Amino acid sequence: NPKWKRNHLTYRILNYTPKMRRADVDEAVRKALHVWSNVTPLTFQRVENKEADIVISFAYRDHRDNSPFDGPNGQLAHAFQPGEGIGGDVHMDEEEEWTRDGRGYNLFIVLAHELGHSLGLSHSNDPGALMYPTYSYTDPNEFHLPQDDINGIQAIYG
Ligand SMILES: CC(C)C[C@H](C(=O)NO)C(=O)N[C@@H](CC(N)=O)C(=O)NCc1cccc(N)c1
Ligand SMILES: [Zn+2]
Repeated sequence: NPKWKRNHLTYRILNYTPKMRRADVDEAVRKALHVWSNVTPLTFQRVENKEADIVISFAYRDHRDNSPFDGPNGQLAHAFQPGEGIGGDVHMDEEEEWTRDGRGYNLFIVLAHELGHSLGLSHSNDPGALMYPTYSYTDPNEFHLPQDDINGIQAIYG
């Protein structure tokens, strides 16, 4: 698995979904990054209007990366493994019902999963893992990173 060669990484929120308040999107991103910085030596700094290692955006159908989105449900988002350019970037399907609660798809949970990919994790076959291929809701206030995911990320970043 490729990994970031630096522990201090930057991130940028390129655009916002109209389905949520900006502050709630910012908070979901911050919380999702904390899930991973809590168990690794990684730190994340937000930058605006300039290059960043991890660029988070909401995209619609064909968005020029050869992986067009498919409308509501199905593919919810995708992320690129660590690397230059598009490496580490996270694309969220704008046609999903993004929420801060249990309705539709919880933005925090999906972001946390995608950021696992951005840091170098693949899918897990542990049904309780955050990196399991399919979504399941957990109240963000009660979310704790499952051991399988901790083992996975610490195998890469120690
Ligand atoms: C082949 C991949 C591009 C599928 C894509 C994915 O895994 N993105 O990371 C995806 O959106 N998978 C859906 C499942 C599906 N219908 O294909 C998903 O729920 N992934 C996000 C997710 C979110 C939170 C937790 C978990 N376990 C999974
Ligand atoms: Zn995934």
